[in-house]
Amino acid sequence: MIEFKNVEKMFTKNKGLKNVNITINKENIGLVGPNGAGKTTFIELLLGLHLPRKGEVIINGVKTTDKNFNLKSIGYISANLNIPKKLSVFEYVNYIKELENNEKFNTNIEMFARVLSFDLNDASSIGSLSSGMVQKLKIILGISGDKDILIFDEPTRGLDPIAVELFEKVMEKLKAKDLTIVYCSHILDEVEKFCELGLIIKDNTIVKDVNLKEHKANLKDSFNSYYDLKEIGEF
Ligand SMILES: Nc1ncnc2c1ncn2[C@@H]1O[C@H](COP(=O)(O)OP(=O)(O)OP(=O)(O)O)[C@@H](O)[C@H]1O
Repeated sequence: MIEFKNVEKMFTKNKGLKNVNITINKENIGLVGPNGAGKTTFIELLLGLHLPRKGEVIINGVKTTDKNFNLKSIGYISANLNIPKKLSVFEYVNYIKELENNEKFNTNIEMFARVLSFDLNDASSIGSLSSGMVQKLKIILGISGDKDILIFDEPTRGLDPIAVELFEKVMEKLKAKDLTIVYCSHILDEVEKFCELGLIIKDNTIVKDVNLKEHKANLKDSFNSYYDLKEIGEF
């Protein structure tokens, strides 16, 4: 369970996140919003990578400021290359396997690697992989094992169309499980497909939640209504 209680983390007067109150429990929540709105900040707060200046973030009953807070129950597919570029795929995969120390994780990564045509024994350095291959690696490692919270930050960025289709099939299966999923993407179709609730973040806070169970088209309409559209002039 993810709880944000009156959370504020502003980097400057106008940048960051504030006034966030939400509880997410065994639901699939989509995070959408314009560039710079505060979506990644939301994710980094729930991972404890940022600590709130005000309020508290509580994950499965433990505050992110607590010394007992750990990320074991959370699978995270980040939007950025936050993995060591110099390690080979093989070295990195084995490093993560040791950290996870979990048989289910080991069998899951083999299976997802087969599905996504990814070689876990590749001796190439991670820095030499294409961005799509890095993305596949992050997905395989992020969703495997016994996580009860999964965080996706623009997971399909750089994936080829077949990999996107396969990823969508995996998401459908994850959706059927008893998990808490936070899915952040600029691709509203994905959010509509995978999530029950869409949160629109704008100007550093959640401005609207949109029920996606029945009225899927709501998300695009709501998103547009919060966007300050400008005419393209002559050029
Ligand atoms: N460590 C930081 N120091 C200073 N400002 C930051 C920091 N991290 C984020 N910001 C600022 O906070 C605001 C929110 O950033 P965030 O990355 O959460 O946006 P986002 O909604 O994920 O955007 P995008 O869709 O472009 O990825 C931005 O204006 C960003 O420049």
